Amino acid sequence: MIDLTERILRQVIQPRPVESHKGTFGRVLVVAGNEQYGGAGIMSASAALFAGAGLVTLASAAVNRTALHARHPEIMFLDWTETAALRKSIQSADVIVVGPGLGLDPGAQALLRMVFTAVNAAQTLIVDGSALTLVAGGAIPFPQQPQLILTPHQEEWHRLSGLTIAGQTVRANQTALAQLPETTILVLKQHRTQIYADQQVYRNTTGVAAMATGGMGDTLTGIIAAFCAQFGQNKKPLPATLAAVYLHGLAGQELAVDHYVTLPSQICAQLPLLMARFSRAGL
Ligand SMILES: NC(=O)C1=CN([C@@H]2O[C@H](COP(=O)(O)OP(=O)(O)OC[C@H]3O[C@@H](n4cnc5c(N)ncnc54)[C@H](O)[C@@H]3O)[C@@H](O)[C@H]2O)[C@@H](O)CC1
Ligand SMILES: Nc1ncnc2c1ncn2[C@@H]1O[C@H](COP(=O)(O)OP(=O)(O)O)[C@@H](O)[C@H]1O
Ligand SMILES: [Mg+2]
Repeated sequence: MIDLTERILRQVIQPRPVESHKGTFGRVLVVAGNEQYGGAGIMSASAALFAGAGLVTLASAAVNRTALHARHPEIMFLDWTETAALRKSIQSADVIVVGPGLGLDPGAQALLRMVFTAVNAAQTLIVDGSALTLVAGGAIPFPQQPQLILTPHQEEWHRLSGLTIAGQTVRANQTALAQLPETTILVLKQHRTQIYADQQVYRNTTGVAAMATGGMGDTLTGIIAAFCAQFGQNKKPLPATLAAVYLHGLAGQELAVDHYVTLPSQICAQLPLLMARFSRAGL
């Protein structure tokens, strides 16, 4: 087990090239947030925006449009029932997040099937929340995607792998992961989140109980997405994922010095400050 340190942030977060534009920093599409869980989609997309993705689109239930734009007009919105437009948006994305607040109803199942069918091999696909629970149900398999990142918490991993939380040992997790597409990255969220990839296991060393608030994992998906979009070039999503997990926890623990609880939106606001700090660290 390799403990993550600040070094991963210095390695991954680069000063922005002067000759650049929004296209340089990647397109993220978040497919998330039904009528009940609209906040999940908004939190995931906001996190992608604050973590530096060049262009962010949220595909969500139509009812979430005004809430998103009242909060972040920078984020584009797509009604996810507009299938042709959604398919086009999937095709033009570099990174796709699917699952936060998707729900489990037949509409969510159809949407997930559609996303899994429409993604192409060059894209990074991050699967979280309800999408993981739907896959665990058995009817919708993961696509054979070279860059597939799963972000279950322990109960979602229980559903997916069949391993009880007490049974989620490193060896058992590796055996279960071997049943999934070969290059899958598993971000197994908990107090000290573990990341499984390339036969290796990493342990996050940041994050505190002040972060135990609904939406905190939805927020992590957006940070991972933005980091893969900006810093995951050459089809290498692992360092970007490790840095995103570390930064998410670091933002929470720094806020927790004088906040009893840290809200996902407060974490988002910290991200540009922390990224500036670590992009300069190597200069
Ligand atoms: N504001 C929103 O719109 C929110 C929407 N959410 C969405 O709601 C859907 C259901 O997700 P939930 O996770 O709430 O429900 P789940 O039923 O999938 O899992 C929650 C259960 O897992 C248990 N658990 C065990 N170990 C855990 C661990 N290490 N971390 C977290 N939980 C652990 C919890 O006690 C809880 O009973 C997802 O699609 C999710 O993205 C949640 O993110 C909450 C906030
Ligand atoms: N006690 C804790 N210590 C460290 N990190 C925590 C703690 N509680 C929650 N987190 C982090 O918050 C996130 C919670 O994810 P998740 O349960 O999927 O939230 P949600 O689905 O509500 O958005 C994970 O990244 C987890 O590591
Ligand atoms: Mg979650």
